[in-house]
Amino acid sequence: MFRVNNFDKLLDKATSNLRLEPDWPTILQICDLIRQNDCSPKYAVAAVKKKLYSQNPHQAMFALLTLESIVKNCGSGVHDEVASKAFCEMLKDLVKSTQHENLRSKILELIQAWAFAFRNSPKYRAVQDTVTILKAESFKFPPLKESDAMFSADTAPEWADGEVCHRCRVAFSLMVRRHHCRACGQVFCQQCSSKTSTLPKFGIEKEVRVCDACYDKVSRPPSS
Ligand SMILES: O=P(O)(O)O[C@@H]1[C@H](O)[C@H](OP(=O)(O)O)[C@@H](O)[C@H](O)[C@H]1O
Ligand SMILES: [Zn+2]
Ligand SMILES: [Zn+2]
Repeated sequence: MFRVNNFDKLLDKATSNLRLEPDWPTILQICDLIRQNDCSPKYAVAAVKKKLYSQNPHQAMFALLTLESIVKNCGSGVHDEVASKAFCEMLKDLVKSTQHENLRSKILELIQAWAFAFRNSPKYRAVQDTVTILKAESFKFPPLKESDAMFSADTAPEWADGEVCHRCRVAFSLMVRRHHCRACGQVFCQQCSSKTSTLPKFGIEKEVRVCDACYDKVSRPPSS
């Protein structure tokens, strides 16, 4: 649980109401924790959501900026959370209930950017539906900056399910434990995923478990 507390500490720091300016280094550290699977997207989004309700408008705004960054940098695990019906409903209610015009316009900006970014993903249509509803209720959206809807594509793949090792096909059991390769997301036995590597392309700076095939790929000298 230490790692999760580490996340909580960073989030408290990034949303401290003692600050007047955003703490971008801490916000980026929060993104790294999620990208490295040190904190689950579900836990992270739920924790940021709580800060959106702070009575202190600075704290709520810093939470929105943190939310914006993790959506941009942490990939589909976070998108699944923020594009859920419940989360969109929560944002719609906040747009209607907040007393602070800057919070309202920041939320409208985010929902609009996400709707554009997810425009080809039917499973995220709750975001577009929310834009449609708020427009029908005469909320004014800021001009869309397409750059706001550019999300980093280079995040580690989601972990696959599987009852057998993706490489040697051995069946998992109490004795044959299941593991995941952080580079390809596939499921492996210990023998086929006994090596570790950093994965800088995914923003993973620490050694994480990778399968033999991915190990060969990432440790091959760049010349070949
Ligand atoms: O050991 P378990 O209780 O079975 O849990 C497994 C470990 O958490 C593995 O982590 P690892 O890949 O870092 O080993 C993970 O990849 C598996 O999906 C989990 O089932
Ligand atoms: Zn295997
Ligand atoms: Zn792999």
